[in-house]
Amino acid sequence: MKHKIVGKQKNSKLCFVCGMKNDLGLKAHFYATEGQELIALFKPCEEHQSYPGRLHGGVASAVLDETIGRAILNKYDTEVWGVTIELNVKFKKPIPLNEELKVVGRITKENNRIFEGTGEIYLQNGETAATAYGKYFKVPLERIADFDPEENEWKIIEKEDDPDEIEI
Ligand SMILES: CCCCC/C=C\C/C=C\C/C=C\C/C=C\CCCC(=O)SCCNC(=O)CCNC(=O)[C@H](O)C(C)(C)COP(=O)(O)OP(=O)(O)OC[C@H]1O[C@@H](n2cnc3c(N)ncnc32)[C@H](O)[C@@H]1OP(=O)(O)O
Repeated sequence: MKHKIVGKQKNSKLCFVCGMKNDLGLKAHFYATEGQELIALFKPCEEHQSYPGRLHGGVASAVLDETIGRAILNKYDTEVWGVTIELNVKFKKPIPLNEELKVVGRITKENNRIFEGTGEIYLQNGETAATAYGKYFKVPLERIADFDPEENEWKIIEKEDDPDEIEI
């Protein structure tokens, strides 16, 4: 299925998943789809392994967590932020290193203080390697941390190969 991309989300400086200056991190890029889903693209490397050649389950969980947690940002013009209060992950296939992976997340339920969502990691052959359910508590940004957007380099990073559509 082809997903039309309608926008790109911001990256940060040091977040493990989206920090562009975190040399040990995943440097994932996040694309909003026409269908109000969010797709993360990332390529894990040797430092992200558990058993040799296999992505660590905790790292897979981290990217699923952030993709679901960021999907809420697609829904509103003003930024709504959440902290994870529950994450359930099912690991269905070994996830290889050194190849681009696609992660899809979406919001499935929301009230004034909690939102919930689901997500999946897809292998290059289209197989679903992991699935997740996450629950998040809405917290104003100033209660999460003392964020300075400039210091945290919270901005859209445009790449030459940013896709117009993503096939999964
Ligand atoms: C502009 C600059 C931006 C720079 C950005 C830089 C980096 C960007 C990075 C990411 C990009 C954006 C988005 C990513 C989104 C997600 C990705 C990952 C997010 C995380 O990686 S985030 C770390 C892990 N996460 C935590 O660090 C949470 C720790 N936690 C707490 O901070 C507190 O727990 C809190 C605040 C949740 C509540 O605390 P509180 O003091 O406000 O309220 P209280 O304790 O009274 O709880 C109120 C009611 O929630 C119920 N409740 C509490 N915990 C529950 C649980 N686990 N399950 C079920 N119910 C729960 C209570 O039972 C009570 O329910 P009731 O009212 O019915 O009694």
